[in-house]
Amino acid sequence: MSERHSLPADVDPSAAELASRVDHTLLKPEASQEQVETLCQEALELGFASVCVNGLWTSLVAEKLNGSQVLTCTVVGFPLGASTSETKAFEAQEAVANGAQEIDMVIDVAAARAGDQAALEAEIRAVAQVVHAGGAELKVIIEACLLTDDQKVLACQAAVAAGADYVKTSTGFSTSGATAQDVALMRKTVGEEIGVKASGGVRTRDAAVEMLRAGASRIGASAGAGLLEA
Ligand SMILES: O=C[C@H](O)COP(=O)(O)O
Repeated sequence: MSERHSLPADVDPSAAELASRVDHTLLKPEASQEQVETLCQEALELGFASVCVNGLWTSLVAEKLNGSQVLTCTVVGFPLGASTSETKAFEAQEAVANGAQEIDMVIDVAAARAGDQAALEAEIRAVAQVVHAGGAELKVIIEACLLTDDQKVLACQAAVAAGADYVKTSTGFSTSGATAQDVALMRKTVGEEIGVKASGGVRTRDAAVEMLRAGASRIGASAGAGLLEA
C-alpha cells in the first residue's frame, strides 16, 4: 500500500524523497509510444512513484515497469468525468486487467455541483469495487476548479464513504490546477486515512513542496525531471 498520510509542515525532501511522491505523467492525446517509453525509463532511473498514462498505454507501461517499484497508473473517465458509472467501472476493470496498479477516476462534476452526494458515492463505489478486486488503488479526481468549497467537501466525503484511497485535486485539463488552499481543505476533510494528490500546474520543486506542506501525499505532474531540481 502506498504512503497516504500528510508530511510534516516543514518537510524539505531530497530529490529522491520527492520523486517517490510524484506520479510521472503524460496524458496528452498526441503522446507517442516513444514518449511513453521515455517516461517509463525516466521513472525507473529517478524513482518516481508511478507512471500515469491514458488507458491506451497501460499494457506497455506495465510491461516496461514490470519487476520495479514504480507503479502503473491509468486514468478513467478522463478528463471530463461525464461518462456513466458503468463505463467508468468497465474502463477501470480493463485497465487493471492490463496491469494498472493505480486508477485515477474523474467524478461526475455535475452531481457534485448539484449536491448529490448519493450519486457520487454510488459511482465511486462502483469503480472502487473493481479496482480493489484487482488489487489496485483508487484516486478520485474532484476537479476542484469547477467546485465551490462546500462542493469540494461533499465530493471528498463521498470519496471517503465509497472507499477511495486518495482524493485528487485536478485533471490538469480544466480551467486551473492544484492550489495549496484546496489541498489543505481536502486534507482537512478526509483526515489521515486516505491520501491527497495535488496535480495540475505543479511545475517546480517549490510548487511541489508547497503542496506537500499543505497536506498532499502525492503529486501528479508532467513537468518531468525538472520538478526535482532546486
Ligand atoms: O493528472 C495529472 C495532470 O494531468 C498533470 O497536469 P500537468 O500537465 O499540469 O502537470
